[in-house]
Amino acid sequence: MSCVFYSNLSVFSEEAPPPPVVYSRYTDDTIRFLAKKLKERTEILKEKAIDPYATSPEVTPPKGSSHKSAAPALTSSSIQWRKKWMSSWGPPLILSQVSITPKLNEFFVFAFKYLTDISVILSPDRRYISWLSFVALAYNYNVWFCSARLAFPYHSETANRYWIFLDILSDIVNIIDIIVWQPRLQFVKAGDIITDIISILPFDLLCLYFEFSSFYRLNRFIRIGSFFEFSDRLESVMAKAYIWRVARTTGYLLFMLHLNACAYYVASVHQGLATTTWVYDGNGTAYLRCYYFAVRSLINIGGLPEPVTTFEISFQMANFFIGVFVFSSLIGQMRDVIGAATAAQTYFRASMDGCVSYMNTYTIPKLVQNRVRTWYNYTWAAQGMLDESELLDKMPLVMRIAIAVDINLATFQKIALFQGCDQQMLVDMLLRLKSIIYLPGDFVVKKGDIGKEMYIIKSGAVQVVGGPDNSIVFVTLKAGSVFGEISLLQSAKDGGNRRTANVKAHGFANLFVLEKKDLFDILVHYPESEKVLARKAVPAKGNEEKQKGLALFPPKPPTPKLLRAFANMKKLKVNVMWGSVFCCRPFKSTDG
Ligand SMILES: Nc1nc2c(ncn2[C@@H]2O[C@@H]3COP(=O)(O)O[C@H]3[C@H]2O)c(=O)[nH]1
Repeated sequence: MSCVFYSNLSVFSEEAPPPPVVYSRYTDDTIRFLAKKLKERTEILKEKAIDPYATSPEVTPPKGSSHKSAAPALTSSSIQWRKKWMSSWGPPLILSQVSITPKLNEFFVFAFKYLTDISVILSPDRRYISWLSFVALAYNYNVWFCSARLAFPYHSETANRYWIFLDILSDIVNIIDIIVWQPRLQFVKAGDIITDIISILPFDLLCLYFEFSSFYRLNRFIRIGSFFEFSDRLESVMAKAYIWRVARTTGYLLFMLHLNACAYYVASVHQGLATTTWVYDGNGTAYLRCYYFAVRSLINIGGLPEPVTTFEISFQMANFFIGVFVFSSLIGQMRDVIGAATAAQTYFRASMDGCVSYMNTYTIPKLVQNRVRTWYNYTWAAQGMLDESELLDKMPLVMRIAIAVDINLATFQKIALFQGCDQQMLVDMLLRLKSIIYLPGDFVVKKGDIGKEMYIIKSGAVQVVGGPDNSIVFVTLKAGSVFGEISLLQSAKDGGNRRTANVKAHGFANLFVLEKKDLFDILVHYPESEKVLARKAVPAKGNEEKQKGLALFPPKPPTPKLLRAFANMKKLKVNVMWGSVFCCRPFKSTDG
């Protein structure tokens, strides 16, 4: 069939356009579509001829001198290639076999592309999870109802019609899943689909020769993997995954009870209904009564009728053992799930309690104690954890980058000094930042201290203060501003590495801290960005020697006259009020 395609379509290249008279619009459109795809494919082949590995990752490049061909690697490019192949050849090959209207054609092309899109199952895609919910439903239908139908007398002339309908429905879901989704899943997991195929073999057809029974459907239970697949994927997309975990564990508990109810009914029938006080007496709704027995028996509630025969005693003993082991482990699992959901809060409480008891042991003044408590409470309320870095540390670098970029890159890009710098340098910086919270009035840096880190304000504000009792506010810096860089970049020789002013938190201030060592480590790798930063810095004339360490920072705009007058009045030798915190130069102030 495909040969016919090649030979027929070769005439419709760009050099030989189709005749101007169109006899059938649909045929014309279809042929044009195929010609376009052929052209695209030729392009791919051409590319492949030039660079076989770049264009067709299905062929793994040889490692070293070895020329062995390896198994297809699942790289993003291989997925791309596969998708391309599918979209180029899949629909035409299928559509060539059948005659359909253009609308249907479009639908099939869309459906084919959608159904063969591997990316749907690679990512935590909600469409796939929605589909899996049907598969999980079908699976649950089979395990719950097949077992119930096997134990209880639920088959009758009238009921069987409904059972057959539901059975077929669940089978259709499974078949679609196995034909459409599983191959892609197996491709990704490099597995096989034998077990899945066994699970849908229609042993039910034996009912045509034997009695109608759900026994022939027991192979459907094999599809338990699809239920777990659904469960895992759902868990991965839920914001509060523990809700699903609790529901799932509860489901396991209920299912164990269900199985026990079925077993109890079978045991009762085996003994003879109402023959002893222990067996089910045949009154009321059989399932409900047996389930009630199972609950009391497995959860060891007690008050059960005493088993009489050896069979009953053995059965009841097995029930108690199962109850002890299975239920204790399931209940333990439930406790773990709830414990995990509140682990962060427990950790926070334990940490705060430990700190408070430590402060009490050393009779720390109440004022300090209160500040520590406030810090704990605010940090918990602001970020839901005490140390963000603890969480991120466990992640692979690529994930940390993704998170850091998402949260902070936009803020960084707005900082005047970094504009025009290598984006990668900013990302490197983001990765080394540590988040810290200061309480209102806390001193972030003290004048005269050695500067070992610089700060970027994430949220809140800080004030550069001086004068008697630090009562003069020189400038208030808000989110996105940077401070503490002067002493960081000055040389230690002439004491330039000392803080030039006091900076205190104005309200709660959430800051990023970048250590001196980290900053210089980063700049070593980005000479171009260093140059960009250096270009921004125009050292004040005749002050070059002094400026050595601060080559990165541009000069400060002149202090407004009014302020200068104010400073002189106060006999303060300060350079105040920068236009922006980075538009500054170092100075030795004597304020305060
Ligand atoms: N000395 C001084 N520092 C300021 C001023 N405005 C902001 N700052 C910041 O306050 C910081 C105090 O510590 P650093 O000397 O390391 O760096 C200083 C600057 O980043 C100002 O007007 N004068």
